[in-house]
Amino acid sequence: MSDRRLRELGWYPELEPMLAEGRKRGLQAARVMAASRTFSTLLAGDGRQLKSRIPGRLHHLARRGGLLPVVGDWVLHRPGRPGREGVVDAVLPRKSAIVRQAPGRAVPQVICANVDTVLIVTGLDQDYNPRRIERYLALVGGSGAEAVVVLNKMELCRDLERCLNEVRNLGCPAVLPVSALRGEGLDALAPWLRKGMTLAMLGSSGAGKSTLANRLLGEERQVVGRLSERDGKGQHTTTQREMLVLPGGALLIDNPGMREIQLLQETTTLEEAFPDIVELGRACRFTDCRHHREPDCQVKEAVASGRLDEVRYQNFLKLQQELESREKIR
Ligand SMILES: Nc1nc2c(ncn2[C@@H]2O[C@H](COP(=O)(O)OP(=O)(O)OP(=O)(O)O)[C@@H](O)[C@H]2O)c(=O)[nH]1
Ligand SMILES: [Zn+2]
Repeated sequence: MSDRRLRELGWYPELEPMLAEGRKRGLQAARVMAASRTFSTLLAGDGRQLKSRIPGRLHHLARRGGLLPVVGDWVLHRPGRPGREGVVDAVLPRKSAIVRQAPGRAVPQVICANVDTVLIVTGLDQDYNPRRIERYLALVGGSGAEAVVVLNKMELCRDLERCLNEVRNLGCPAVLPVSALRGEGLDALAPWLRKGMTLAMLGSSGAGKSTLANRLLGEERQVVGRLSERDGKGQHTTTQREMLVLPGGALLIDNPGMREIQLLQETTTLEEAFPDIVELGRACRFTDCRHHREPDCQVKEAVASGRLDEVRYQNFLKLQQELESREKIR
């Protein structure tokens, strides 16, 4: 029988038989708060944080399809003697996994596990982009987690009804308008913030994820992305906690891997972001004109004559450059 405290950390009954077997061998269950290749920071049922080593055996098994711990995983571990680190014995089956399918890599990389809900955070300012929301929904759709679209900065939106309908029509029933800044609309998140439920956030830079996280944490001016915890003695602990326990008992995962997913989900084509410039470019002398230093470029011509905004043109060049450097990484 698992105790209530494990359930409050997101434990689910399907794991019960494995824990029963493990206990016979002196193993305990704990949840992964932060993970590297060699160590995991674990949260135990009694609320203690423990450091646990990943043994070579797990790396060996991983090469044949076994699991290595990621944030949000449940593991069985053998606790160390007082003051000593323990050892992770097994990673328990996942009920959901957020994966990053890196271009050019055959095997998708798991970013975090056992997430119940992914909050897709979008600002209702220039960040608002239904096509990007659609891509996020597709990503979450295959993960086993539920998607909730949070339309942030609602006070900036002139036609909220239209945006709500537009997003609902993408096939997502849960669409919540909020203002993280003003603290409005956040009560509607309550069903997904119950004790023991695990959340993660996706959304482009500036959408308001940190502002929302701080609201949910109920603490002011805390930079969630790089939160460094202090232990009881007022010392900085060495590992970064990537899973935070919210005041109501829900767990919020915030880790660098999610940022990488975001980048991959951002605008991926120039056509999508700058259709006007692509259109102008059809009249350039060279069909492969990059609208930068080429002669007889209609895009530069349009900037010179004031038909195309200079700032917009500069942004185009920036994105073009970024996409090209991304190509090189692949
Ligand atoms: N008007 C308005 N501004 C908001 C709201 N929520 C956040 N902002 C502002 O939007 C800006 C970006 O907010 P962040 O919370 O840092 O956004 P983020 O998604 O965490 O961005 P990254 O850390 O770059 O990923 C800040 O200036 C916030 O004050 C809102 O509800 N309304
Ligand atoms: Zn051109």
